[in-house]
Amino acid sequence: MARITAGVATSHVPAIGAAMDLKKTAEPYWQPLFAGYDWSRQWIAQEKPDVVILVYNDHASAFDMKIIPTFAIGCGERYKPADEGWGPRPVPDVIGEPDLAWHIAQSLILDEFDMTIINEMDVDHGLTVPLSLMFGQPDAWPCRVIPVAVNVVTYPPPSGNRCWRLGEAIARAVESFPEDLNVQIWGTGGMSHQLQGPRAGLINAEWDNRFLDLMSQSDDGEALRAIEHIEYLRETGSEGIEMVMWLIMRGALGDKVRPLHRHYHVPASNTAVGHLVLEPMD
Ligand SMILES: O=C(O)c1ccc(O)c(O)c1
Repeated sequence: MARITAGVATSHVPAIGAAMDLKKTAEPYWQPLFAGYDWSRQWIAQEKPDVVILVYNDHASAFDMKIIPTFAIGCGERYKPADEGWGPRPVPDVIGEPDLAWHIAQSLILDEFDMTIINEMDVDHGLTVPLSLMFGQPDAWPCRVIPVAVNVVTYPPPSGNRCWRLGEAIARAVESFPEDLNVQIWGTGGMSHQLQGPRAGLINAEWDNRFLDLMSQSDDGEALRAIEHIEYLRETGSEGIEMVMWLIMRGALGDKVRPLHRHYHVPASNTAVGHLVLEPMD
């Protein structure tokens, strides 16, 4: 039986990928940010997940104003790094897991989550930067990846409660897959940041840390699920809404979690970086 063994949350700032690709990680600006991932890299080298369900948002690379899926799942064999304007990142292709992905798609749709099924797409920094943070710079990514793309770019994004419930449904889908697979689920994006307008550069460390506290708590997530879009926008900036994607990961872990690692660092480009590693306890 496949099982979800851990959840990871991490920001996915594009400049982090550039810092790694351009070998700047030891520079004083970047060193403290990357130091917070040392523990996680050692941990994941021991955990060796077979598959990561990677919840992220596309930034007008695979989708644009012509097509805006609220929730999409990648069922393809392979995904190439997207060209976001400076050429594709020099990272390995991402290898998919079609059998499990199609099983999850079927289970979710029958469970009344209307997923868009993607067989071909390129993946941008939203997906590749978390892989780089967790695995460094290998010749090939050491696990297969099922991309789950969420619209948090164009209003209206899904509610936090809907995201939590999608996470629960993903957990049910994984548990009903007969193959013995070690599956992790990652929620990416955030934390507080705003990239444009008069409030560009906004960071709210107090709010972010309360969110990290709530994410690490064992309960039914009521406080997290009740956070409305307007609160994310007001307190964490226009791009802080990406944090609803963390709730998909947290919902998939069940009520009881053991926090294994936590990191918070400001700034990375315009963004407050948050990172959690959680283990389900049920
Ligand atoms: O801080 C930044 O520069 C930045 C830019 C683009 C993003 O998608 C993001 O999450 C952060």
